[in-house]
Parts: sequence; C-alpha cells; structure tokens
Amino acid sequence: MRLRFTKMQGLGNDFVVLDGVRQPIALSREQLRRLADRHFGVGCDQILLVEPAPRPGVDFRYRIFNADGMEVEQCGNGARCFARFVHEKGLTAKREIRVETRGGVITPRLEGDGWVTVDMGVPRFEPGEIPFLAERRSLTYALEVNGAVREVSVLSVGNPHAVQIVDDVDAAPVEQEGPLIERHPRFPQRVNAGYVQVLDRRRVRLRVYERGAGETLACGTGACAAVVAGIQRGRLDSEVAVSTRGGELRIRWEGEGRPVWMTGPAETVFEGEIEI
Ligand SMILES: N[C@@H](CCC[C@H](N)C(=O)O)C(=O)O
Repeated sequence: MRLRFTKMQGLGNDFVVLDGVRQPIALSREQLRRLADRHFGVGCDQILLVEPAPRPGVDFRYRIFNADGMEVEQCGNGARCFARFVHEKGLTAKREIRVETRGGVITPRLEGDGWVTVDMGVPRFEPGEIPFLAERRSLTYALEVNGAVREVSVLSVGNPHAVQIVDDVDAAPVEQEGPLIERHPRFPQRVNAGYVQVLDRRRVRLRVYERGAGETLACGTGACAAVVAGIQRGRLDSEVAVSTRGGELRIRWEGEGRPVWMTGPAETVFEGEIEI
C-alpha cells in the first residue's frame, strides 16, 4: 500500500502525520513500527492519525501511536502539529479546534505568529486514574528504582507521567533509569519519566524519557506534568517557561480542577510517500 504522509516537528519531537479524513487508514502495529523506524522507514517519535469527528461537539479525532506501535492517550507537541496540519491541508478554517483524543477532548488554538496554544484539559492525580499502584493519593511517592529510592510526583495530563525534581538535568540518569521507571511494576500501563530542574519560580529545564519512544528532544505533556508537579510542590508560579533540548514551551496552570495551557511552535518539515 502506498501512503502519503507529512513529516512535522514541535521542538524536535517529530511526527509522521496521516490524513485519515480524506481516506480511511488502518495500519497494523508492524506497519506503524516500520513507518517510525529511522533506518527502514520515515522515522519519528510518534505517528499521528487525523480522523473525522466521531460525534457532534468535536471537529476531529486524532489518534497517537508511539514509535513502538502502541496507541496512547495524549501528545502535547503532537496537538500543536495536528492544529497546523488540519489548517495547512484545508481540512478546516477554524482557528480554535476541538479534537477528541483517547485522553479526552483538547482545544488547540492557532495564534497569529504560527505558534499554537492548547487547552490540554484538567490534570488528574488519583492513582487509579493514572493508572498507578498506590493505596492513596499523595503529593509525592517513594519509588524504588534499581536499589535506590526516587521521590516522584505521579499524575495524568491525559497520559501518565512520573516527575522527579533534580539538581541538574544534564547529570540526571535519564538513559539509565528512564527505561526502568517506564516499565516499573507500579505503572500497569507504563509511564513517561520526567526529570525537571528548577532554575527559578518561572523557569525550568526538562528532559523526558518517553514511554514507547525513549528520550525525545521535547515532550509537551511532559512539560505540562513537570510544571503542574512543581506548582503543587510549592516550587513554581503559575506561568513557567520550560526549556528542553529542542527549544522552549510556555506552560500555565491556575491550580487543581483547572486546565493546563501549553503554548509553543509546530512546523511542517516535508511531504512524502512510502510503500508500507
Ligand atoms: N511526545 C508527546 C507524548 C507522546 C506520548 C507518550 N510517549 C506516551 O506514551 O504517553 C508529547 O509531546 O506530549
């Protein structure tokens, strides 16, 4: 089968984006993995499949597949690319778009400068909603990793995150412990492992070892989760600039029960076709 795709990126977190509105697309896990493979396919961290609205009240559905072929609930950098994609492809003229994901409805808005602001929904903290195995909700949890105990905030911003505050992200054991946290037995559906360094109350540095993709240059939901965790732990104000290896995101959160907002860039890199 010949497949047309658009390669996009948000802060270097890269995507193969597929138009499932004009033609139905169903790919096997094997085909998804091949598409994402950087040697044998196109190469990307996630594949985004844009589909027609499944019900009234939303404009589209967008599905997210990690590079390992697993379908997941949410993707922040992907949400900004999704918004640019549906505009560039002429699928909508709306600048504020309601889109259904597995992790809930989110609302990206195209800004005048080409950046995109996204209402990412309300963060959740109950262990069962993440899902995380714990007797009760807590501000932080002691997680045993490779014989050491790590203090983590655990929350869902549509998808699951375990966030540690570290002194220096460059020295954090992202490559060594990230995979162990991702598959830790207390996370039955695995987890994204974030490492955040607080520079001051309005600036942080962040690295994320993503579930199903490994460390990426940036993770949008990881940035939301890190800021929410930092605010809850009394270390951050409500508006924070998050610096990642791929660039900067702005995150805003006014507190429990309120949505988290993310603003950042999104870009088309090239169009292509592949036999899959
Ligand atoms: N890169 C994304 C997150 C993609 C999904 C994540 N790896 C998961 O498995 O939940 C982002 O920008 O949020």
